[in-house]
Amino acid sequence: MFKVGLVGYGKAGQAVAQELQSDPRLALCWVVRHSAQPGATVPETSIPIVSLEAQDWSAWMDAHPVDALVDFSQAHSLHAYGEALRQHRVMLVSAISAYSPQDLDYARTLGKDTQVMCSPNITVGINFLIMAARLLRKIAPHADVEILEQHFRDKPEVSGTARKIAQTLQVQDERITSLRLGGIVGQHEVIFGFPYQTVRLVHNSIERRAFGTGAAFAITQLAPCAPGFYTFDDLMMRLVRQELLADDQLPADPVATV
Ligand SMILES: NC(=O)C1=CN([C@@H]2O[C@H](COP(=O)(O)OP(=O)(O)OC[C@H]3O[C@@H](n4cnc5c(N)ncnc54)[C@H](OP(=O)(O)O)[C@@H]3O)[C@@H](O)[C@H]2O)C=CC1
Ligand SMILES: O=C(O)C1=N[C@H](C(=O)O)C[C@H](O)C1
Repeated sequence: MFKVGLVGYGKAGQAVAQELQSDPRLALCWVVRHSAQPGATVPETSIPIVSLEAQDWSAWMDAHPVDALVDFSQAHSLHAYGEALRQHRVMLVSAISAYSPQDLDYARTLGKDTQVMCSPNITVGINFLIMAARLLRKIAPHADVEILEQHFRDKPEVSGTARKIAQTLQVQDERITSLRLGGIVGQHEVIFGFPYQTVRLVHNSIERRAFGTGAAFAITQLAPCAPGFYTFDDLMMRLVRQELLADDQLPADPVATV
């Protein structure tokens, strides 16, 4: 069983905490947020919710050891806990969707000492969509491509997932359209336009608990990896390769073996 610490207890963090608690492979041990009341716990549990200054992280991890840290807070938190994570060789699963290039460079240095995974979208579904879109782009490089992302009214920035899709498909960020409406959790659509047909790949995060199942997937996939910096695609590709290898071992003509 993996012991997990969670950073961030906002819209996403609260749903992720529920999912981590209900996964039998994981034990959620504590939560860190920006402002915590003394003695606060996750509802109906004794899991503490605390607030830590950068200098407190190492002592906290000594006293409350975990195998993995899951981050759903803000980009700057990485710099508060980074060195403690490195010293304690704790795996990092970070879902922060708006890291700067400098933040990502720092996350890569942490990968020298432990397993680090950063992904602007932590759901298995969207990462499957990105793999499929990449394949179609390769097969049909001249198709028009548009990316549509829809999120809740208050999401401030353009979706990191949409920017990653644009980068992966080598299209300009101008091809991204963002809609901000009510309480939409997160929907991404990649549209390929051909002369006589249209292909639409759509992923919809219906509940924020999807981010929790994605975080649990990432922890279990990251655990057997060597120290290094990984993306969610890297973890997915490991699985896809295993699946393809398994297919290769099937008889070429199953009928002949019956
Ligand atoms: N990769 C993915 O699939 C997803 C990524 N995200 C990303 O996760 C992040 C959080 O999203 P969301 O939950 O909507 O945001 P919220 O604003 O609702 O929550 C942010 C949380 O971070 C906490 N926080 C802020 N600063 C610190 C700090 N220095 N140390 C510890 N905790 C801190 C806040 O604490 P307090 O409550 O005390 O203010 C709050 O609990 C965003 O970057 C978002 O884009 C979200 C969903 C999916
Ligand atoms: O802020 C969010 O909530 C989300 N952010 C993501 C992003 O910016 O790509 C991913 C997800 O859809 C939710």
